[in-house]
Amino acid sequence: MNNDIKKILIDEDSLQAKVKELGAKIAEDYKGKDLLLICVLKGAVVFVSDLMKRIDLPLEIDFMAVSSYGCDTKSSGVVRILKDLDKGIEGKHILIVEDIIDSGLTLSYLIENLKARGPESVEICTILDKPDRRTANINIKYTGFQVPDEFVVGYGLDYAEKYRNLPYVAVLKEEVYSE
Ligand SMILES: O=P(O)(O)OC[C@H]1O[C@H](OP(=O)(O)OP(=O)(O)O)[C@H](O)[C@@H]1O
Ligand SMILES: Nc1nc2[nH]cnc2c(=O)[nH]1
Repeated sequence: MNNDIKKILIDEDSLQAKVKELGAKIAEDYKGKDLLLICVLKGAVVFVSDLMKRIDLPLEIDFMAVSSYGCDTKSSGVVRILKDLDKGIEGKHILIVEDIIDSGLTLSYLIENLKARGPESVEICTILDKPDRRTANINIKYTGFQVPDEFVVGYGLDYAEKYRNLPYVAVLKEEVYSE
């Protein structure tokens, strides 16, 4: 185990089993539909690359990168698009893939933005859900695990851009934050 880790919340086997289960459910629900996975960079990269292999359907994938205006985002929900989709999404069934939903502000902005582009449907799939801190009302179609109100890293999630490559979801030791 990485030396900076205090405890593992979700181990690798549990993550992989859940991804397999979610992939099978998505394949069932979207059979015969034109499915486009939209991965929100950077955190969702690890999840989406595992998930897409478990969805036994023809599908496409695209990426968006978003960021806040200054330090206000967490309260205002104002989001800036740093990288937009490569193509239009008219008529497509969109599944937004996220690593974690916390306040829900990032997603509530993204959903409205994407709906305005004329897709057939827009739904959400997240591997982690932190419901205690939700301020925006979000309807999540597929959830992997609920996590407590603690800062988590691993399986794509970072602290200061590190720990994204850990194969499990974990909490860091307190001293790591003061280094
Ligand atoms: O529900 P919210 O409170 O809006 O928070 C969730 C967002 O925060 C994280 O992204 P982050 O801004 O850390 O970027 P990253 O994915 O590049 O690490 C996560 O990937 C979500 O996109
Ligand atoms: N790395 C990380 N990013 C987040 N963004 C929102 N909540 C979290 C969290 O618990 N960990």
